[in-house]
Amino acid sequence: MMIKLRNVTKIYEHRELPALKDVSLDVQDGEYISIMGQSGSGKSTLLNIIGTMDYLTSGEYYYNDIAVHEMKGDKLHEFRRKHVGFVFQNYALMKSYTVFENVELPLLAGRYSGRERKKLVNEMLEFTGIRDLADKKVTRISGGEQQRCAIARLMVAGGDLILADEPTGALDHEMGIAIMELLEMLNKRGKTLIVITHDQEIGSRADRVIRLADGQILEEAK
Ligand SMILES: Nc1ncnc2c1ncn2[C@@H]1O[C@H](COP(=O)(O)OP(=O)(O)OP(=O)(O)O)[C@@H](O)[C@H]1O
Repeated sequence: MMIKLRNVTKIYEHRELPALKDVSLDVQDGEYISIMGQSGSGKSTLLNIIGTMDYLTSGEYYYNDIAVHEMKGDKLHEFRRKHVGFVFQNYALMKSYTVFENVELPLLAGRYSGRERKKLVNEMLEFTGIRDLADKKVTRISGGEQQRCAIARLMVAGGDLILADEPTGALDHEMGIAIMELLEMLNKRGKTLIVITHDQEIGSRADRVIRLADGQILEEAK
């Protein structure tokens, strides 16, 4: 089992009601899951805890049997760097950088030569279909292209888990489907994919749909 959450509760400071209440969830290696539910139901909180962007208040979180809920500081940072790739609605790219420079970023910390970096980045730009935009500033390309750039960047970083929070939220329907197809290709290649969406059609593309209501898993479909 890749992800194992047991009785996870999250209570934000100065909040009375928990954002997540006693949530238990198993995710297998290579699964494709969508998380749906009304605004405020706890979707982002759940994703952020899985991605270790946030701490749980109580409960347990195991990742390949490693107790993530016991990790802190550098270890947590290392865990996130090694395993997790995030995709956000607003792309979260470096605005003053080119497409190439954005995708190259995760490699700068490693021991790659300039030539190796160039090869890897170009491969990913090819895969995501934006090779010809390599030298453009990301502010000069469309939303769909920016999301492709963000996906190329997470591929370069090389984690085994992709967490996407409304990745199509700022895109028109057609562009959104194209982005989902790209993420699904990565899932087919073995990466575990968890996607938050408000869009029923997009949500139902996943192998499993998890519905949240008031911080609890209401039902699982498929
Ligand atoms: N940093 C925070 N501090 C305090 N309360 C928070 C924080 N983040 C989220 N919350 C609260 O926790 C609850 C769950 O929020 P969360 O963002 O996880 O919901 P969501 O389902 O992702 O909503 P949306 O669809 O609007 O993004 C909400 O009541 C929200 O106001």
